[in-house]
Amino acid sequence: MIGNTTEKEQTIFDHVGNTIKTEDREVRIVAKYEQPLVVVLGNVLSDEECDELIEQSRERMQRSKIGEDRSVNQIRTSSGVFCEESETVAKIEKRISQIMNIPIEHGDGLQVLQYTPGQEYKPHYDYFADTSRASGNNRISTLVMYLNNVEEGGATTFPMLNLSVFPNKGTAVYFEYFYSNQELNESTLHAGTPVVKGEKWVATMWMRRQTFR
Ligand SMILES: O=C(O)CCC(=O)C(=O)O
Ligand SMILES: [Fe+2]
Repeated sequence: MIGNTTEKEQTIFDHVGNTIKTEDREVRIVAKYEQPLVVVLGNVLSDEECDELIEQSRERMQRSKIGEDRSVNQIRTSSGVFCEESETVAKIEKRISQIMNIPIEHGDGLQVLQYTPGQEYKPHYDYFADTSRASGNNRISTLVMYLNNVEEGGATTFPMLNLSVFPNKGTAVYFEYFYSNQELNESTLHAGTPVVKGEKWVATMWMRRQTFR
């Protein structure tokens, strides 16, 4: 366990056992790292939903911009786009809200990222630094959903936990960083490692402490 505390901190994610019964789908809990909480989930999206998210996003893709100044940055070399509202997106967002146990109004919106060979997302935190304006309503949890099977590379890694999650179509990795122990929040450092062969597509939902939209 990371951190000095022996007592386990409260988590946002409150599901027990091996399944999450959402309104329209039974999501599988495949693996858990307890503190900080990292959960690998199966059966989050259907193949059709994955394909639709990719197709909707492909055309609108542009070189991704990160950070508050929206500048092109070498930390993330993938391309990204926020999904436009649609029946499918609304259905998926409702499911995500039930998995993450946070109202969808706290979400940044569903962002789709595309990585081609050589592209990556270097180690980073999903929350903003205390000094940034965005930290006023900071992020507290993340769900990264894998929209395709990657031929080689592209794992999501947590370097401080020595943990790797491999992309599998329709599965996801969840983690949260709303701990009072800042050391635990910092141990959610993660990366999208370079794609070696094939493409990698993910859809990410970040949740905020308060209503965001
Ligand atoms: O692509 C990945 O595996 C990680 C994506 C990620 O860290 C993010 O979207 O915040
Ligand atoms: Fe991230």
